[in-house]
Parts: sequence; C-alpha cells; structure tokens
Amino acid sequence: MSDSSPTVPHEGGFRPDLDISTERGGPHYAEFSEQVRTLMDKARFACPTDELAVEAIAVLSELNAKLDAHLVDEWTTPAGTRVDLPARGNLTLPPYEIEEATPEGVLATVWFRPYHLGGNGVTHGGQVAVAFDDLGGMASLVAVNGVCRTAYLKVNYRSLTPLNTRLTIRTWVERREGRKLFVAGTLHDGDRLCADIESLFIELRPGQA
Ligand SMILES: CCCCCCCCCCCCCCCC(=O)SCCNC(=O)CCNC(=O)[C@H](O)C(C)(C)COP(=O)(O)OP(=O)(O)OC[C@H]1O[C@@H](n2cnc3c(N)ncnc32)[C@H](O)[C@@H]1OP(=O)(O)O
Repeated sequence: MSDSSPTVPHEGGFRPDLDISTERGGPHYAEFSEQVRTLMDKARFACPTDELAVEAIAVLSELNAKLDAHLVDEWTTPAGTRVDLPARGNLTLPPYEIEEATPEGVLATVWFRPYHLGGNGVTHGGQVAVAFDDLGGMASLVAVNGVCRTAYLKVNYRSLTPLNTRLTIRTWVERREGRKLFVAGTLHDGDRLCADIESLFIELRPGQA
C-alpha cells in the first residue's frame, strides 16, 4: 500500500503491542533480505557497462512490479518485526544482533556493510547515528515498557568506524525524569571506542504519534 492507512488497529503512531514475529514473510524472507542488502553493496561499488545497466534496469523493474502486488502497510510488513533477523529484518538499519535487552540496557553486535561507506573505506557517520537511534530507542522502550521518540541525539565520533567488522554497541538509560529518558551509548571495535552518544528520548503518552 502506498498510503499509511493501517490494516491493523493501533494507537497514535505506533502499534499497541510490538507484534513481533519470526514467521511473517515466510521461510525465505531472511534470504530475500540478505539478497537485497547484497544488491545495495553491489550498487554502491559497481560501475556497470551501459549494457549491464540496461539489463539490470529490466530485471529490477520486473521484480519491483511483482513486489508491487504484495505491498502491505507498515503495521503488517515483516521488515522491523522479524526479531530472528538482523535489525529485525529492517533493511534501512545497519544489521545488528541483540545479545541482551533488559531495563538495564541493550548490548548488541552491529556491523556496517559496504553500502554504509562514508569515505576512505570507513563507515558513514549518519549510519552510526541510525544504529544508535534504533538501539537507544530500544533501551528506552525496554526500560519503560512503552514506545519513546528521540528528542535529540548527539553523537561524538571518537575514532573511525570500520566497515565489515563486528562491533559492540551498548545503549542504556542513564537517568529518568518523568517521561524524559537520558540515554547513553557506546560503539566499540574491540577495546577501541569509535563513538558514544548523549541523547534524550521522550516516552509517548497513550495515543501520541
Ligand atoms: C527485545 C525487545 C524487542 C523489541 C522489538 C521492538 C523494538 C523497537 C525499537 C524501536 C526503536 C525505534 C527508535 C526510533 C526512534 C526515532 O527515531 S523517533 C523519530 C525521531 N524523532 C522524532 O521525530 C520526534 C519529533 N518530536 C516530537 O514528536 C516531539 O517533540 C516529542 C519528542 C515527542 C516531544 O513532544 P511532547 O511529547 O509534546 O513533549 P514536550 O512536552 O514537548 O517535552 C517533554 C519534555 O521534554 C523536553 N524536551 C522535548 N524535546 C527536547 C529537546 N529536543 N531538547 C531538550 N529537551 C526537550 C521538554 O522541554 C519537556 O521537558 P519538561 O518541561 O517536562 O522538563
């Protein structure tokens, strides 16, 4: 569906429950996601001949037309709800695997792929921020058992973040003042600190978008 009208009842901008799944999209959805991520890696680095570009346009147009017949709304799509897949199957996020998610904080392994290139062989800073935003949001959500939105997110880039390397990312609620959750986080390559954050997440009121 191209509009945002929900087919599943929800409150405000979020689901009333998380509606997580390991089956939505079918048994090959993981491989489908992986192939799409691989396509993005190739697209980032390929310099196709014009002949190959024309061939790729034909193949991709045909595939996009087939997928058009199977679009669902954001409340129903597997992307973002498949907790068995990296980053819950959400292709717009850097892939990560959760090691631990408790009210004390989130510990995950994240890796940035070739398509997350910033420049000179390392990760784009915006991609690092995306990882922190999602996992800071998750730390807030688990701490208050409710959805929160980012009010601000300051990233301190302490050293270069490599691509294609399994990195350790931690996020936790450092302090809470009513609906305000001050969330800290770190990203490490082994012992080396790549980045850390200072952020504020606001717990949404019931029905708030
Ligand atoms: C294992 C488990 C599996 C789980 C599996 C699912 C996991 C699933 C995880 C998903 C994780 C996704 C995480 C993505 C998170 C986004 O990316 S959200 C998108 C980015 N954020 C936005 O678009 C937010 C846009 N802004 C807004 O909507 C509104 O400004 C906000 C942030 C909701 C706040 O509005 P409000 O609720 O009306 O609150 P308001 O009264 O303005 O402010 C409340 C307090 O915060 C303060 N405040 C608000 N903004 C600021 C600011 N920028 N600076 C300083 N103070 C501020 C106010 O001054 C006020 O303070 P007090 O006066 O109470 O002391």
